[in-house]
Amino acid sequence: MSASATTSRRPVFYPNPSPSAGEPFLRGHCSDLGDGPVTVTPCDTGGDPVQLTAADVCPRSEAEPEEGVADAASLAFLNEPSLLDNIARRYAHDRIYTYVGPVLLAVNPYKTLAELYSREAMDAYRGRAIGVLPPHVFALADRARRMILSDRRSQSIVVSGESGAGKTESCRAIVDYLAHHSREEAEDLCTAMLSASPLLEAFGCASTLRNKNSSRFGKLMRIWTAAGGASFSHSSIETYLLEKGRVSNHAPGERTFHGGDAAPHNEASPAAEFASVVSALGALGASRGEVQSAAQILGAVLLLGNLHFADDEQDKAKAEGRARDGLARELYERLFGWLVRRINTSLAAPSAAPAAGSTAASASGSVPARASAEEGGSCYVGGSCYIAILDIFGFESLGVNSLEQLLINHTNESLQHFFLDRTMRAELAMYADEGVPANDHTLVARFFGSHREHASIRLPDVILASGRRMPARKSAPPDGTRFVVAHYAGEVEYEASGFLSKNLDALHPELPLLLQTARGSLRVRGLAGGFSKQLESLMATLGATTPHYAAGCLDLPLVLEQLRCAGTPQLLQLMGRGYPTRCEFEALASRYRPLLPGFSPTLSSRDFVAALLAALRLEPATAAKPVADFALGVRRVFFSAGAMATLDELMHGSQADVAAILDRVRAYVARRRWVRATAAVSASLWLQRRIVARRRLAALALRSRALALSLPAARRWAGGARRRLLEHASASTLAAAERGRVERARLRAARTAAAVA
Ligand SMILES: Nc1ncnc2c1ncn2[C@@H]1O[C@H](COP(=O)(O)OP(=O)(O)OP(=O)(O)O)[C@@H](O)[C@H]1O
Repeated sequence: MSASATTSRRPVFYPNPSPSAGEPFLRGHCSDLGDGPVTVTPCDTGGDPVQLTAADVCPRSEAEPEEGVADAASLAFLNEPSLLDNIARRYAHDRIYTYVGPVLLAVNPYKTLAELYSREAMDAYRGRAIGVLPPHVFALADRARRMILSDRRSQSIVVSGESGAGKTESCRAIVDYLAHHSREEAEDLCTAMLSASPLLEAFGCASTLRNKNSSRFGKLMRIWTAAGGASFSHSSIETYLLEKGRVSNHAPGERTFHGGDAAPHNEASPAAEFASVVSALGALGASRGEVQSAAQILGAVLLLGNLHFADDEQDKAKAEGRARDGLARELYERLFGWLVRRINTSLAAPSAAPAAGSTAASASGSVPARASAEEGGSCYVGGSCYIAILDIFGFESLGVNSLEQLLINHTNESLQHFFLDRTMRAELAMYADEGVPANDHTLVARFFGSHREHASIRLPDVILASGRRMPARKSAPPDGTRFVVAHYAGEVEYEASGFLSKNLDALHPELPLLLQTARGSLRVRGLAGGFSKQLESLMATLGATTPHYAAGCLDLPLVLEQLRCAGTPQLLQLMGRGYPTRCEFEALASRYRPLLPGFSPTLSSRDFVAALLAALRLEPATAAKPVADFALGVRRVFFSAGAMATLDELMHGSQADVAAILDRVRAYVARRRWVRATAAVSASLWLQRRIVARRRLAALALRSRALALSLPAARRWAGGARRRLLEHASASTLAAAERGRVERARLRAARTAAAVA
């Protein structure tokens, strides 16, 4: 990189000494960013300069647009403070969505943004590639829709984030979007899908300190294509880890599931809510008897809650209380499992479900037995492709963390590995598509290696699989029931007491018998074991798809923490080893052309960018040297970390600097034109020589060919000539002999005459 890349007053972010009072990072300027201590002059507060180490400060660009950029990958510096600053800028303009590389980040707006989710918006995003319109969950849904229809390959949209971050809202928007664009071909399916949500909400959501409508279970909805693959035909739902303990216990200020809660959780009265649940069950095809049975079980759960034991014998009362709670939990879990199966039956053949309100009479009146698979298992296997929408609980670190948190965090750990694995593969594929050399094969190989190792470990080795187990913190009590696991998102301290009983989740010995006589068998299984199987099947389901990611963030001040939990900085770190900043030629050209007034506009965007970068003496990547300042791809330019900021800095320098750059670009273009022109002349001369040479060669070949063609005739002529020569020679010889004979005869006659005379 050119020496001029560094300036004497570098804009930086530095950590806020009192982050609780405001933003985690502040803006400042420092003289240089060497290895030693740096002096930062704050620009927001105007306070005294502060002494920091180079590791504390992060470079900052002053040229980012006020309203932020849609894709954080095009930020000049891809560090945490810049990422956060960009999200905050966008949030201030009600732009709650931002792309961070392959991830769509959503920050909870805590207000209704009706236009954002209007029918017009749904229509606008149809068929538009990612990046054409502002970031949106519709863009993600549409990409999945287009890809499943074109590639005939299953897709998944993984929505993660902590409680209250907006996962359910995002999933609802995705389902609404898909339903909106499938309504013509699959009206019944759309109606069935949309009527399933309020039921799951009623039985699986509860009011918590963070969220008045918190989903207390994980959910995977699959929308399947018809056999031909051209439209959607049915859907299915799988649920994970219902927090059934909430039936008997919940934190102060929280409540039990809406379904078992007498208090209203929205504007409607409890009676109206109950009526709407009954109506929704009818819409899904539940018989009158089934609805009645479900209501009875719910009533039984509520009654169990009112059951108190005299505390004359303390231990006995406690044991009875545990048995009561266990029974209530089991009944509720069964009820929820039945509900999910009922929803699945309706989603499997949506047209078979009767219209809302027409609850059919049924003689059975019983809640069907548990599904053959695990709780909430889907009925469908194989066949056509699907779009899977996963609404999964985010990473948790509470005041006291127990088995549930360990399982949740283990799930997140697995999803995180899956996410990084797929993302890195997609990165490498994009480098290959663009013809850009990937520059850190070893890192990628190491990453994939560790992933394979991770994938081979299963529950109940969950503690080891979830990260490194570490000694408990000093604060741990002397009984040693606490341990710490170093997860990817941070260390979490777990309370081990109660793990075993929670894992066994055993009922009082008499209760299984009682329930058995009531309705079918009751299976007691280990919670972790059952969950392990579900997780395995979830990972297999996702593994068979092309994934798309959405991460929800709860609140702006907490975004950084949540980004870390979503693994985004890890992704940025991995991307940072290559060329983390990418910019389309067109975007870069339109950004910098106006800064070079008078510059020839006839140059294509790609040539303009190439000219600019070369004029600024940034180093291009080559096959021999893949690590450089930038690499030119087919559609975009890839920058190494900070290289685009250097470019930006140079382009936004003083007028004299820009004029100098313009001169250099002009000189570069002139030089290139000269080089090209001379190359063209040499090429045409070479071509001319070649043409002449070819012509000569052709003439020669023609003659040779003619010669070759006339050879037999020549041979025949030569044979004749020889024959003629021979004949001629023979005739001459004969004539000479004759002449000799005549002469000799004449001589003899003369001699004879002379002798006579
Ligand atoms: N895109 C959004 N537009 C408007 N409001 C939103 C949006 N996302 C979230 N909210 C608000 O935040 C609340 C919590 O969102 P949501 O229930 O989707 O969170 P969640 O991540 O699913 O939480 P949990 O894991 O507890 O179920 C919503 O009830 C809604 O008021």
